[in-house]
Amino acid sequence: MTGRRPRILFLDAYDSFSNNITALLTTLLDVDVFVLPIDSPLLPRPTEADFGPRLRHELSHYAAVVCGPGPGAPGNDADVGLMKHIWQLRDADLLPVLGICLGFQSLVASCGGTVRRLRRGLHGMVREIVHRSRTGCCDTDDDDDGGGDVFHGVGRFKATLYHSLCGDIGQQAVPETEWREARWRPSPLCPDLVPLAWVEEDRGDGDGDGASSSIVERILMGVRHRTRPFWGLQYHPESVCTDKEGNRVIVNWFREAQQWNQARGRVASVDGGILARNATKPSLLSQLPAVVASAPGQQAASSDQWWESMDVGNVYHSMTIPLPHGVQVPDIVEVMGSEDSERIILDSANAATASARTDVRGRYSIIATGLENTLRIEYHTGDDYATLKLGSIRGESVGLSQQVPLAPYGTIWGFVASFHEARHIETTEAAQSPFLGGFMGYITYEQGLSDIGIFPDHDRQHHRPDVCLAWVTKSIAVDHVTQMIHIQQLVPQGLDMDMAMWVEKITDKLMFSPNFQTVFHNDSFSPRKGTQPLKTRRPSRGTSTLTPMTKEYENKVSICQEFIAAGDSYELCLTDQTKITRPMSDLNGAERHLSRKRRRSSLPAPPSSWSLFKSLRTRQPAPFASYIRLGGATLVSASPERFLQYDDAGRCSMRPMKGTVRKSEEVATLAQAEKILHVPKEEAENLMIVDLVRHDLHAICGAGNVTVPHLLVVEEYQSVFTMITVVEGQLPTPPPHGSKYTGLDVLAASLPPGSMTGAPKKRSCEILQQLEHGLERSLYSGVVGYMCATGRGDWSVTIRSLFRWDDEQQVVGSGEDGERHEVWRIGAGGAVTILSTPEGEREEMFTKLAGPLRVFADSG
Ligand SMILES: C=C(O[C@@H]1C=C(C(=O)O)C=C[C@H]1O)C(=O)O
Ligand SMILES: NC(=O)CC[C@H](N)C(=O)O
Repeated sequence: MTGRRPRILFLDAYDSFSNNITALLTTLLDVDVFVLPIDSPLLPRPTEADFGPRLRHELSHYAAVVCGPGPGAPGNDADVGLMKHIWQLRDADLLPVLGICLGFQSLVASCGGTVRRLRRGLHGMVREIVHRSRTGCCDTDDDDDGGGDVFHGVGRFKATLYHSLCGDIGQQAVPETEWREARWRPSPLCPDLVPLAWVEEDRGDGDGDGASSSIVERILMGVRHRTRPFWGLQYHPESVCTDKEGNRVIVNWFREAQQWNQARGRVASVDGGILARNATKPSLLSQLPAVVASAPGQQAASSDQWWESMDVGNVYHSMTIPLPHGVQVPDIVEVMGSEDSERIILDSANAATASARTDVRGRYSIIATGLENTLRIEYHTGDDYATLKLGSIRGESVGLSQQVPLAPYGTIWGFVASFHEARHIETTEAAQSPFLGGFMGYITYEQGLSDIGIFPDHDRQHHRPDVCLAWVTKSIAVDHVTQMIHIQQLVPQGLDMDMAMWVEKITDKLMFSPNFQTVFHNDSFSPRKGTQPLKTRRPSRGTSTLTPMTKEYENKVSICQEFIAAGDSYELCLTDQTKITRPMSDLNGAERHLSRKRRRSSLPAPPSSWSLFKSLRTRQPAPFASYIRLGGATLVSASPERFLQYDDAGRCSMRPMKGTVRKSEEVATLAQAEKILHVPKEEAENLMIVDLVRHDLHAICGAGNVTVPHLLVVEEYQSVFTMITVVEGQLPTPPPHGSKYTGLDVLAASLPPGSMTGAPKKRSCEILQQLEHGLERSLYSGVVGYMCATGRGDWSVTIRSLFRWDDEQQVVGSGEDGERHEVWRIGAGGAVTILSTPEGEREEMFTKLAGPLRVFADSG
């Protein structure tokens, strides 16, 4: 086996930090890491006769095994799966193993220790790891066994903890006077485990049992087995906040592991296939069969699908005009066409008010209208087909719709990636906009759930799109920094310029519109009415609002904390919905006629969704505001949170946001907010999501390609201060003949947004689904954004927003007087940790709800 890098098998217990560990092992140890889920269906079930031989055969290929962290407890077989069988290997089949967190606890449990709840869980908490080589105490007589001290020569370091449970080997019963010596000796309860490291947590606040005197909880942080090549660490060596000095423990461990193998003449087998997969995911494009993945244009020739050749081989055409002072994004939209049309406006609504301190406060706004005429992909989660739709071709209404089977593409994401790749264009020097044309649209939370293997347990009772992406070829990009408007179109190469007439037409339309005229010809232009602060009025008549029940929400916070204390989650982003019903506002055709008749006798039409948007963007100018009418949905959003941005060089950036404080007289300045937010509770909340996002990015970008350039920075928004972190990744460059990765790979691998789920993602989402009674979050907690044909993309998390589905209506009143009402929903919530208080979380949820809710009270 000379020349080949050693292999390590990582047993994945569905943690949201697993990929950070595999990346750490890969970069530190010069090894290849392979991943096998603890419940891999590729192995027989443990009760089946060939389970043992097949597991041993798999293990024979590796130099060592790492049993990873995860939700749940070692006592629950389903939570640890294969790990349990590793500790039970016969001597002849042994190989070196490192258990981390849950894996560590599983080792302790297998050696006779108990695993109990901590007095209070420590999640995202950074603590000094007290280990033997720092105390100079090496007086034990246990150096004669098969293990070694992995802390040897390691200096002081702090590490991040993510655990609710702890390994108990009887440490709490040791009298204080004996502790200094005894802490490094195996305990009578667990004679095979040599303790190597501790955290001594001062519980002097009496938490956990109401005691008032100072109590120090002794938390076991590292062990080695006396006779078997097993080691374990309770802390998380891979966390961004674990000091680099801690890396030496991992290096020591692998050196010990290899020495153990050498001493026993154990050589990892090179023959036979292995069941585990690579630590990084293959690219979406690499998984497509050749016929699907063929070069743009080729597939069109061999197929009669009408959409396959559409918008393929386009070139970019644009005109640029100055953005007149005082003209706002809605003004531009209003010049472009009727309110009825389907449209997406990604609005850097805070551009005018952005503070200099932050780096992404909306530079660009992107506008696309008339989307009923463009090519579109719609997908309802769980279907085995996507629907391709087209309203019209060159102004001729065609109303095409076709179901495309997804089997050749694997998943909807494979299809979206291949569709995009066929329409890829190179960035041009002339293009000064981040988006030249390409996908714009939304993805629901439920699509994200299905991407991580969580499916609804009931009939969804609708067939709305969960992925709705318009292929936009005509758009406007506003650059708020250069104060320029780019009117842009993707047109078929070599075609007569008639096709590009849209650009000229819209440019003229804008230049000669009254708004622009005033501005172009009158220097003393001042912002018009719409930009003045709005006075709050009572909601228009006929509007009813159902907000979450205070007590019920507080109870749910407590239930979340119970799940956390039991080890099932480290943080849960609990949310609830407010439902607003009011007479129909945005109507078309027959609906409008009917409703007008009815309204003549009753109420004036309430403000349209467009008015709601204008009101919200004025009240809460946010960098990722949006207005969307597409695929039966209407979304009005003032999101402050970027989910994922990527450029055409494969640089990806995510900005998880966690830790929010409302502006008030007491908290009015950034300095005051920093004081409140730079506390362990808030920092831990953010850190957990940062490590989770690193894991999501590592899945695609791979070891060594993920960094955290800004950690825990407090930013100022209109009504709140929030802490953000920037996590960056670089997409791998493909091998000479391999398929490339694109931003879509990262998008598909990272939904639903970790800041809306908590960690570990999968178990947390399952718990939340239960607590939120299976109510769909829908657009809320999903994402909205674009992916340009050049490969750049920008997606925000859908929060601080209201949405409505055309098919969700309620009849109010009965008989002749019955009136159809539209239903708006506002989701709001926050991250619950073990340090949360029910009242605090309830207050946070209502704070986030207040902004979007207020627009219903604004004038129309
Ligand atoms: C859940 C919401 O927001 C999320 C939770 C945050 C928090 O807990 O501090 C901050 C931003 C969002 O990621 C919401 O706005 O409804
Ligand atoms: N990170 C982990 O592996 C946590 C292990 C276990 N679920 C606990 O909470 O203690």
